[in-house]
Parts: sequence; C-alpha cells; structure tokens
Amino acid sequence: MKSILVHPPQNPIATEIKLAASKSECNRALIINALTGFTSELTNISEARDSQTMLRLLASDEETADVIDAGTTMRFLTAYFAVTNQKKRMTGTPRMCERPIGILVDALRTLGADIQYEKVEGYPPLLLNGFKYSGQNTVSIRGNVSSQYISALLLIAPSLPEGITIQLEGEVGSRPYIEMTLKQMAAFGVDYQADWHTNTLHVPASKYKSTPYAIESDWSGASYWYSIVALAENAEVELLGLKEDSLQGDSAIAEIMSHLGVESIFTERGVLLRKIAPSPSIGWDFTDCPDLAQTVAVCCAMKNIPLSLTGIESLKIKETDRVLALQQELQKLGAELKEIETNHLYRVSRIADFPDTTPSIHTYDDHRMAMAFAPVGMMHPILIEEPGVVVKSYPGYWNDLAKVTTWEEV
Ligand SMILES: O=C(O)C1=C[C@@H](OP(=O)(O)O)[C@@H](O)[C@H](O)C1
Ligand SMILES: C=C(OP(=O)(O)O)C(=O)O
Repeated sequence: MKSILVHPPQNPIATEIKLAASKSECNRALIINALTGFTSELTNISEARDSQTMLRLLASDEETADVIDAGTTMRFLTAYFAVTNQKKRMTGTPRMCERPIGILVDALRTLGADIQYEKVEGYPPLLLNGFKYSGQNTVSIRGNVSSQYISALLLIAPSLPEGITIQLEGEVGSRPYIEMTLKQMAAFGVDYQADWHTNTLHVPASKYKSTPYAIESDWSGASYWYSIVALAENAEVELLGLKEDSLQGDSAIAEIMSHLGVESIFTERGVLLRKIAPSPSIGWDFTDCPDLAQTVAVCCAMKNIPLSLTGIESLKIKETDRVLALQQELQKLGAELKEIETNHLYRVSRIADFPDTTPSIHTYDDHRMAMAFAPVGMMHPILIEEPGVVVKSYPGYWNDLAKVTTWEEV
C-alpha cells in the first residue's frame, strides 16, 4: 500500500469506536507479569506491534531480541533481561539504533549489569552478558531525556536484593508515564515512595503478586478522534473503554480539546465527544504529554487557531525528529511550526491558504505523523504516504476511520 487518500465525509458523523488498548500500560503489565512467572491474567492485551513484539520477545529463547521501532520494548526489556541474568543482543531498526540508551545502560551497570555496545557508545545494538549485584542500590539519572529509562529501572526494582533509590536530576519529562509505572506496580502488590519535591523515587525489594489486570484503551489513540470531531463540520463520536480517572497522562487531550472545539462527556462506556465553540488561541506545555503534540499542532493549523508549544524537545529523539517532520509537513497545508526561543518555545500558525492540489504527507516511519495528519481529510482530501506505519500503536486505525468517511488506496 503506497498511500491512502482520505476524502471529506459526505454525511454528519455519528458513531462509536472501540479503541485499541494502550501499548504503554500493556508493556508495563507484560514485564510485571514476566516477573511474576507469567501467572497473572492480563485482559485487553494490546494489538499494537510494540506490545506484540514485547510478548514475542519475552517468550523467545533466541539470543537476538529485535524490538523493531518500539522504544518501551527496547528500554524495558534491556532492564528485564539484564537483571534476570539473560545473555541477549538487543537491537532494532536503524532509527532505534539512533535513539539514545546510555543513561539506562549506565544505571544498570551501576547496579551490576555487564552490558557492552556493539557499535556506537550510548546506542543500540547492546550486548547483555549477565548480572552480578554490585551492592549499590542508589542511582542518579537525568530526568529530561526519556522517562522510559526510569520506568525500566522501576519495573525491575522489586527484584533487586535491596530495591532501588532513584534520584532524578534536572527537569523531569513525561512524568505521568513514571506515575503510570508506579501505579501499575502498586496494582501488583508492590510498595513505593515517590517524593516529587526532591524527585526521589524508592522501591523496596519485594515480589509482585499475581493479579488479574485489565488494560485500558489508549488515550493517545483517542487524540486522533478528538481531532476528527474538531475538524469535521458535524460530528459526535463515542470512544469506548476510556476512563476519566486514567493512568495515562495523554487523557490531557480532553482538556486541550475543550479549547479546540470538542467537549468530553464521560459515560459508563467511555467518553462522548461533541462539538462546542473553540477558543481564539491556545498555549500548551507538552512536557507531560509529548505524544499529543503532533495531533494538536495539525488540528490548530487546520482550525486556524494560533498555538504556542513548549516542552517538545524530546520529540527530536522519538520515531523520527518530530519537530522537523512537523515543520516540513505543516508547510504542505499552508501552515508553519516556528521556533521562537531556541529549544523552548514554538508556534504553529497559518501562513497561506490550504493548497488547491491535494497535499501528500510524508510519514517518516512514524505512526503519529500518519494518524495526526489523516484528520485533515475531514476538511480537504489528503494523501497519507506509507499508511502501514500505524501498526506500531493502532493497527485498526484505517478500519476505524472507514466508519466516518471514505478513503482509498492509491
Ligand atoms: O513510557 C511510555 O510508555 C512512554 C513514554 C514516553 O516516552 P518518553 O519518556 O521518552 O518521553 C512516550 O513518548 C512514549 O510513547 C511511551
Ligand atoms: C514515542 C513513542 O513510542 P516509543 O518511544 O515507545 O517508541 C510513541 O508511541 O509516540
């Protein structure tokens, strides 16, 4: 499949969508379950390739573990294989081998892991050669590169002889993902202390208890539906399986979208999205919810709502450099993402009319580029290149989109 051409809907949208499960919650539950000896009953396991890859690699005896492009799978499995004393070679796509992992490797080495870099210092592929506890149970770790290093250490912490104390240094990004990790650990019977004034986390040595656990639907995936409702002329969509009191920080999309013309009405089944009047402009700090930035940037560009963004530095080391990718593709819609203060403040605004010819959006091997730009199709025909990228987190995305409008492969 080369590209998908999304056509604007011919009729008012009124539908319900059963969202995919959260790959973030799922990958944590899978690691915890592995540490309980695979005895917990997990329900609503995510179909996302990142989670399916985690499942496959946890069950595999092969020495090479290829995570493809899954960040959490790479980081969580590195910690898991290290402390369970497994000899493994961790690798992934060329892009995965450009995403830094030195901070996690340094922390695991401090605890007693023998890890070598196969090619470039600080980056996968990694060679894990076993674990001998060093007697050190305190690690310092930078908080603003990726929270996944911190979650990886927390997940394996109960199985360390003396648990762990993690001192986070500097700013902490993606904090709700750290809290998600801690809350899921608690759901499996493990204690923790988190002091967010001193940014110190402590997990004593203990054992996870085998527990039935249901994974919630994916709030990051929900964000595309909010954008669809915001951009369509007439739309009402009920998203099933989401909770108002969610473990996922990306549930912030409900508040963000209240400024972009969508209200959220929580029901027993999930959340009902309805159109309301939008605000004239919006400013948002994406430090806690980096995966929402692309959805919100595209939606604001199309609604002609000026958007000020902060907290998007970590976007540069994700599936692609998302700042650059957004800059290049927003231009094709007649909009721009401009850096106002170096590495800090950015602004999205409209600089020209939407083009007369159908824009073709390049997706840079990034599922979120495809899913964030497809809602433009609610207003104008749009081509999305390499649409298969969505399998990373939301394999049913195009089938779900077919419930509200037509699209064709071209
Ligand atoms: O822990 C997680 O499940 C995730 C944490 C975030 O990454 P960073 O901590 O690298 O920002 C997020 O972008 C990613 O999609 C999932
Ligand atoms: C950044 C993401 O994933 P990961 O870092 O786990 O590859 C994402 O899904 O947007």
